[in-house]
Amino acid sequence: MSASTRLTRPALRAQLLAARERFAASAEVSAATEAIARELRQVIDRLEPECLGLYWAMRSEFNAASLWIDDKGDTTFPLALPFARREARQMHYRLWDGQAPRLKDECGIATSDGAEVVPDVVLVPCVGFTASGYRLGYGGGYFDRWLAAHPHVTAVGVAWSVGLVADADFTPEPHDQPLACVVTERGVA
Ligand SMILES: Nc1nc2c(c(=O)[nH]1)N(C=O)[C@@H](CNc1ccc(C(=O)N[C@@H](CCC(=O)O)C(=O)O)cc1)CN2
Ligand SMILES: Nc1ncnc2c1ncn2[C@@H]1O[C@H](COP(=O)(O)OP(=O)(O)OP(=O)(O)O)[C@@H](O)[C@H]1O
Repeated sequence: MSASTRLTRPALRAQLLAARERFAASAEVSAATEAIARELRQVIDRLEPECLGLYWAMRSEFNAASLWIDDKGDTTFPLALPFARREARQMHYRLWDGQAPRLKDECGIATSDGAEVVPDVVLVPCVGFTASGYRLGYGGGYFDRWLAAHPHVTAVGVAWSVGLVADADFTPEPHDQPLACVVTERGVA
């Protein structure tokens, strides 16, 4: 796509969300779920987090927290889930014991009632991503704000490969926080 036909962020977001819904409803998603889980485990093993920030899926995201739910004690580091506040458009992480969440945050996403923590590695769900690690989310700016306030945290994007956007089709803005890498069912980009 040439610069003159580049989509606005809302239009690109809508297009990517539609493609993701189609992918999640396709026969491919089951093998892709196994593959992304395998890739993510490898990346996390290599990063050796002291505390890992996950997320509970909304819409057709891969559910990163499902990898650790009812973890049978192999995980040596604490886990945490985001708690998003709607009005302030801010989020923080809360320790999570790996049990099925009973609480929802102000955005209606399953979360934890544990103590507030700052993970050193976080998994960041993407609606879209570029090869250079820029991310498009739902447009709330929650992760950008949290990452700007915690610049030493390693941010690992998580997306289905249908979320890949050519660098030429995405103009990063000053507030966009680049990810260390993006994990998809096709590997690590
Ligand atoms: N799983 C997950 N958790 C996350 C994010 C994310 O992208 N994925 N966020 C990344 O920023 C923050 C929350 N961002 C949100 C952005 C938009 C809406 C939203 O549009 N909500 C709709 C209802 C959604 C639905 O139920 O399908 C609404 O309020 O009308 C919700 C949360 C923090 N937690
Ligand atoms: N560090 C920040 N401080 C203040 N506002 C910010 C910051 N980062 C992002 N924003 C604001 O948040 C809004 C949404 O940004 P953007 O479109 O990049 O969201 P997104 O990354 O898609 O959303 P999300 O992280 O919630 O999935 C923008 O209007 C932007 O100005």
